Amino acid sequence: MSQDKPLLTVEHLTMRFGGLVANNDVSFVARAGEITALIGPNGAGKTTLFNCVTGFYTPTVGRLTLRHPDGTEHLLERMPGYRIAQQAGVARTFQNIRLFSGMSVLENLIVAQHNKLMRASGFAIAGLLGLPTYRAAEKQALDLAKYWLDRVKLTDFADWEAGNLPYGAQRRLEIARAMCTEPVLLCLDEPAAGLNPRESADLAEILTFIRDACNPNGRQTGVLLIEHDMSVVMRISDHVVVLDYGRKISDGDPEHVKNDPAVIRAYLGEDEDAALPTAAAAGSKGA
Ligand SMILES: Nc1ncnc2c1ncn2[C@@H]1O[C@H](COP(=O)(O)OP(=O)(O)OP(=O)(O)O)[C@@H](O)[C@H]1O
Repeated sequence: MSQDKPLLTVEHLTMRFGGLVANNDVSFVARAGEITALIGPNGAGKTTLFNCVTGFYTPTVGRLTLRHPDGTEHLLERMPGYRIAQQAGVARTFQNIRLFSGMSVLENLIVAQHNKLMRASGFAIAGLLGLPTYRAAEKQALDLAKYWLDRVKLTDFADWEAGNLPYGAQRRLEIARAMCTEPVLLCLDEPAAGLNPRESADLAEILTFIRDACNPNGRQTGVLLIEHDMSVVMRISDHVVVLDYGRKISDGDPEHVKNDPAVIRAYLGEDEDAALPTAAAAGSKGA
């Protein structure tokens, strides 16, 4: 169930790289308890926008406000990336998988909770002394890791080296790892890339679970999703924002966006009779 005030408000975001305008005056909102998809042909500016939200880039112009359920507001464009992750509660995954491939699956989920454990250990002292506060935090971290292992169907692989998992399982582990940071906003950059239809269906199920049921701590998570696979986008998104050449060209529910002539033109050129999903899945004009 979404709340009245948006979780993320993007206002007049512009990101320039020299003369190239990757995002051009983009505004939209994303809500908690909803999946907001960001789509558009290759080079439309989707990843650049993610990089602004997660602090990898500082926008040239614009405001990015993340509002927590308790009303606290974080102005992301003014925060460094590590504070966006730790304090604002934004987690992300990348187009190319970035797991700790030499660690076990379970260890990947424990390491994701490093900050929480360090705080509980009084930055090592309580941990070294084995104090109850630290032991309790350690158990909580393990419980959370097991919870998400179960949700992404990787419990039987807990001891495997992450790098040895099949590709689809690595994608699911990345999402579990991000969820172990208990984010309010989860940003996923092409999570269905390279997945077969069965794995895409599993992914869709995980993402709708994250949207609907949220964390064991009771906090709802909003999902911001970049995805070229239109079968996934149209099936699970509550809200779709379309970019083309850095500008927002459409914004609404999947049905609205699918039938928007501006979107059809952006993906297909002038042939508005062709169906969006097939061509959009290729991710680019003329692809
Ligand atoms: N660091 C950078 N320096 C210069 N140009 C960049 C930089 N990052 C992105 N761009 C350019 O900005 C534009 C938007 O790129 P971006 O990666 O955001 O698009 P995208 O919609 O995510 O594309 P794709 O679907 O292919 O991942 C492109 O023209 C790209 O070349």
